[in-house]
Amino acid sequence: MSVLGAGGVLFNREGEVLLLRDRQGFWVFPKGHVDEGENPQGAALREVEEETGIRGQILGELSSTRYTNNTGTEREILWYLMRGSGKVRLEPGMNGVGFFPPEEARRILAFPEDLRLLEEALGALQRHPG
Ligand SMILES: Nc1ncnc2c1ncn2[C@@H]1O[C@H](COP(=O)(O)OP(=O)(O)OP(=O)(O)OP(=O)(O)OP(=O)(O)OP(=O)(O)OC[C@H]2O[C@@H](n3cnc4c(N)ncnc43)[C@H](O)[C@@H]2O)[C@@H](O)[C@H]1O
Ligand SMILES: [Mg+2]
Repeated sequence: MSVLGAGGVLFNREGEVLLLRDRQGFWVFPKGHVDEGENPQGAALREVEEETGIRGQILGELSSTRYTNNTGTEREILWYLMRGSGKVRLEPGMNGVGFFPPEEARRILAFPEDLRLLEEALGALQRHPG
């Protein structure tokens, strides 16, 4: 049994992607647990805003990722392609947040699943001009 989460790969108008540096110092996409009675899209938008201050808009669905986290819990995360803008806000406990050009995101993202997800999201973004 894996613990479900939802999150966003969010781009601004400049084509930069929103990343979060978590408690362990890993650069990841913002995400969190899906609460009981909450739909995954709503959870993804809520978590992105809580963790980064950015209010997103969902453009489409991406592939999910699966991994075992640092405490041994199996996770399945549902991801959404998002657009959004504004000033980022660092959530207490997190180590960084910001918009990054794709080239830099490729260098700093910590996990292979997330690198694959970035490439998928960049491809999908091309189908959403403007
Ligand atoms: N692709 C990958 N492959 C391999 N490993 C990966 C990976 N991605 C990540 N990892 C590894 O997996 C790790 C991430 O695991 P997690 O992906 O399962 O994500 P978590 O943060 O657990 O949850 P969330 O899905 O984001 O949900 P939500 O945002 O709703 O968070 P919530 O639980 O509601 O509340 P909270 O307050 O934020 O609590 C979240 C956790 O933090 C503690 N915690 C809370 N306050 C703390 C504090 N002051 N000081 C210290 N610790 C504190 C708490 O005890 C609790 O365990 C990475 O670091 C990598 O090592
Ligand atoms: Mg989280």
